Amino acid sequence: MRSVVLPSGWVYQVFTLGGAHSNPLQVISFQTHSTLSLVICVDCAMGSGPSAAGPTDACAKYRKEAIMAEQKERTFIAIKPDGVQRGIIGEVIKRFETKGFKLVGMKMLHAPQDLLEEHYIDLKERPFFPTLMKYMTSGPVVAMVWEGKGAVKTGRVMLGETNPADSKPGTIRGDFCIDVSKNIIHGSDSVDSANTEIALWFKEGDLCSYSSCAASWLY
Ligand SMILES: Nc1ncnc2c1ncn2[C@@H]1O[C@H](COP(=O)(O)OP(=O)(O)OP(=O)(O)O)[C@@H](O)[C@H]1O
Ligand SMILES: Nc1ncnc2c1ncn2[C@@H]1O[C@H](COP(=O)(O)OP(=O)(O)O)[C@@H](O)[C@H]1O
Repeated sequence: MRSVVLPSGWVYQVFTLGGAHSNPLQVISFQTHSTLSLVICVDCAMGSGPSAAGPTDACAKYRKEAIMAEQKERTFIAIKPDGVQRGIIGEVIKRFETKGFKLVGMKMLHAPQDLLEEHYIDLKERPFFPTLMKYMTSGPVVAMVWEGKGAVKTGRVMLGETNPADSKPGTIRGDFCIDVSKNIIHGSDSVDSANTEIALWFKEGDLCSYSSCAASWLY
């Protein structure tokens, strides 16, 4: 049996996949924080059984499913009231679309106070919280869900820093706003918060699953 030493902060888990797989497949997943980094089939990793002839069919199938799941990562993006009033909706959509992300949900709404309080629950004790609530209820917002590989992390890079003054030109906040209290757009900061925010703002039936003909040109 081969052994590996994991760098600090990494964990591994061994589990068996059944269900859709014709053969139950034991895999080891290596992770750092919540990021799935590598999944390998036990047969292939341990050099036993079918691995002598290369990856098992089940392993190859699992890898394909893992790659497809990676391409389905979703992030929650909201154009705030100032972004709507300043006519930046189209520019934001254009940037996410031309990057290659897929729009799977969108709606315009006057966000209710209780929804915003839940959304910004982590900031409840911050001194600017009342200003933030006043700002976010000052007009309609456009709530969107974008899908694609690395959508959360890349989405944050595309947005820039919380404070537009720290945001580089080329980012949305770097190009279109000046002040932290009017920073035009929100984007989820982790996969976990994206999932929470999407569930808060959208019902499952509001989101569209579809294949994009561009997928094979992107991945
Ligand atoms: N000092 C401040 N004064 C006024 N508004 C602020 C201030 N700091 C933050 N905000 C507002 O609160 C929001 C949430 O702040 P946070 O620190 O969570 O930034 P963020 O994660 O970049 O923002 P968001 O969650 O809206 O994407 C900011 O986007 C901004 O609109
Ligand atoms: N110091 C601040 N003063 C005013 N508003 C702030 C400040 N910090 C954050 N905010 C507002 O709160 C929002 C949420 O903050 P946060 O979640 O920390 O950042 P981000 O929006 O980049 O995810 C920010 O986008 C911004 O609108």
